[in-house]
Amino acid sequence: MMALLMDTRLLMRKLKDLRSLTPRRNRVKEKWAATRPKYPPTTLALQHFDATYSIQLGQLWPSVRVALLSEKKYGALLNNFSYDDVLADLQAQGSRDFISDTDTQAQPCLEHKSADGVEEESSVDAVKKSDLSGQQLSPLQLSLNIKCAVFPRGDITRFKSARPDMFGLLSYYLMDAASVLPCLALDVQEGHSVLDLCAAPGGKTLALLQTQAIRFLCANDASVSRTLRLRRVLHSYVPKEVLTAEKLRITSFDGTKWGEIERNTFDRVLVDVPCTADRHSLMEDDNNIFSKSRTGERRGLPQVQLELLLAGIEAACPGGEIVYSTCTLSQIQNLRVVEQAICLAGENHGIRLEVVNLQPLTHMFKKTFHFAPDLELGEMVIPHLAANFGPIYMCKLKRLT
Ligand SMILES: C[S@@+](CC[C@H](N)C(=O)[O-])C[C@H]1O[C@@H](n2cnc3c(N)ncnc32)[C@H](O)[C@@H]1O
Repeated sequence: MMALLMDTRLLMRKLKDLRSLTPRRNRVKEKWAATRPKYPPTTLALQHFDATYSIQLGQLWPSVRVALLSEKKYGALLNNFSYDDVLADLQAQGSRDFISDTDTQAQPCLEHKSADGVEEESSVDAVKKSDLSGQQLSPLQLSLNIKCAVFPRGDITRFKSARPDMFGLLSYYLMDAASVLPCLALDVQEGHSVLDLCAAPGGKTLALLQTQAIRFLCANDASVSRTLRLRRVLHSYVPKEVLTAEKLRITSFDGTKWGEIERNTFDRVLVDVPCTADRHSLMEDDNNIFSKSRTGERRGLPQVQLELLLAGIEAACPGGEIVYSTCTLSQIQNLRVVEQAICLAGENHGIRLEVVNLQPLTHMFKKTFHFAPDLELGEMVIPHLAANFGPIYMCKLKRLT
């Protein structure tokens, strides 16, 4: 019995010695496990969305929730600057360009919700009361230079990574296909000057450049590191001749201050704001806006979004058009921001705006995306298991003064 006790003690001491020799990385792992938050940001995001979207979306929420928690679907934005024409290859794999392959019954133009004759009313009331004027914008001809391949509904095949052509340019860029819609809604015309206020990492900038119609493009992003990513993306897809200082300016300014730098200038302005990025927030704990340390930043988002949209409105020229977009379902970050911006642009800057009806666009692409029904302002792609794109919200405004 005594011998057995001695053996056990010896064994315990040996184990203790062994533990002190354990490689450092294992000890770090133990510490990591002990300090792991009880509620990781992805869990907090899901709790928040369950509480808010179950009310906002009602019966739609359970199916949107399942889609958001499932693997997202990509589109391949074709690079017109690449020597390799890969559309035929992608079609042979079963995908199709959703932009040229639209619903043939759809109207090919956008309509304006006119706010004429109601100057003395608050601009939001005016916009809400207004009827469709039937006034027609030009057809989305130049936007048709933008091509984006997607696999059919229910087909979750993944695209392979793009390969460089003989000049080192990549033939397509993988992105959420619904992200192309705000670029189409912007309806860039030949010779336009365009401001992309929150441009990095550059998917939408690249889509806009595919029109090959822009006279001058200014791509801005407040984050220096993300602006570097934007530069890298552009250099991987666009020839040097297009990236000259006369045609393209890349900046890293705080977009909320843009009105102090440049007003009444651009024909088109894209305001693709930072938001709760719902899909990312549910999937990735890293860099998640729902982490406890970023609560203040998250709560401040609607104010930043409002300031960015107001700056974008000021940067547009009278007659110019602005598209506001997000990748969240949140009404507070979408509809409410646009409503307030319309009010404040009128009250503080004397700028009258009208909301452009994007329904014709949603009709064109209803084969590819699920759109939220009956939104008061703007349009929204909602995730669906059979077409797992989005969420993408977009609202288009036209400056009248
Ligand atoms: C949704 S992302 C833009 C995505 C981009 N448009 C694209 O398609 O690749 C929002 C961007 O806004 C930038 N941002 C945040 N605050 C900003 C500000 N005050 N001014 C300008 N950009 C800002 C972020 O760095 C982020 O890159």
